[in-house]
Amino acid sequence: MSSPILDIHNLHKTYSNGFEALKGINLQITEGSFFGLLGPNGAGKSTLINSLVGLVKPTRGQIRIAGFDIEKNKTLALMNIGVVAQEILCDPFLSVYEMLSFQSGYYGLKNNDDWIEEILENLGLTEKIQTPCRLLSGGMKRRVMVALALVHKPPLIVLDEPTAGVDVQLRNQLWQFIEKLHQKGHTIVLTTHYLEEAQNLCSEIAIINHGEIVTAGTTDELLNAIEQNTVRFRLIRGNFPANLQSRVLRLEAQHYVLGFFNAQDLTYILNTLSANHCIVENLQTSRATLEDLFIKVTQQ
Ligand SMILES: Nc1ncnc2c1ncn2[C@@H]1O[C@H](COP(=O)(O)OP(=O)(O)OP(=O)(O)O)[C@@H](O)[C@H]1O
Repeated sequence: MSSPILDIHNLHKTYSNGFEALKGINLQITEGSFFGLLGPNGAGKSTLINSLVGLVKPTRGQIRIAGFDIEKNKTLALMNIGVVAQEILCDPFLSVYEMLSFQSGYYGLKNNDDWIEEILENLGLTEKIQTPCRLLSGGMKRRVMVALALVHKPPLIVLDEPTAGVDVQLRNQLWQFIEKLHQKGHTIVLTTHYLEEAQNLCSEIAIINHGEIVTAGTTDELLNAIEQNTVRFRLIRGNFPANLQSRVLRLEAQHYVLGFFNAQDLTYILNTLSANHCIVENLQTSRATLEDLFIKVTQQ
């Protein structure tokens, strides 16, 4: 198993007003993964992400990026991470190219134009290269924020709600580019309130609530562990087996709805029905979604 590219140990943050936003976060993210950090509003996601790049100073705990401690080896740690924050921060008078060029200089990178051009092309910004930031639309500014975070080709890319309030075209374009970077070996961490998007993209998930990680694991493991998969059918012949009674979640328009964990469990249910000479019709299954899990662990 590869070493964690992000290793967070016992991270706490108490803001100056006494509010405890992070209560001892432990999180390891494996190199090459596509990781979703989810949680309701105010859970502590941005506090955690902003701690990774020094925008928030943790009260205690350790963060290592690609093996570099952000306190002891800040420059090397920051060379390995690019964060797309929620806020749009750009100099109104600088052109898109100037912003990216200055940002390259900040990382000590010369002759970075080929990569800058590639980023701009993939984000649909090529035509805006000489446009000053103040003349860009909100969606365009957000693309620039993504470009700025990628200018030093960081192995770890963190996106804090990158698709909040953006149109479908940008959303698709952004995910295509991020998928391409992921295939090239970059590790992706994202927060999003679009749970369907997270379920489709992320192979691993952590859910944070009230400053604590309440569940974490691979997306498949987590979804398989909740008995929220359902099988629905109508019994047209035979008596419903007594040993399946405890599985019945509800009766719905003369249909039984039973919960099951995984394919093996579903096979058991179907075999039991068959062994009891039951004949069913309108058989439908539906899989648990990340939304079911989210509601279950956050009660939201
Ligand atoms: N500077 C601050 N001073 C005091 N409290 C703060 C400060 N910044 C954030 N908080 C509080 O910390 C908590 C966590 O905020 P944070 O922005 O990390 O949550 P989040 O999970 O990113 O939420 P969202 O999904 O709404 O972006 C919230 O209750 C917020 O009000």
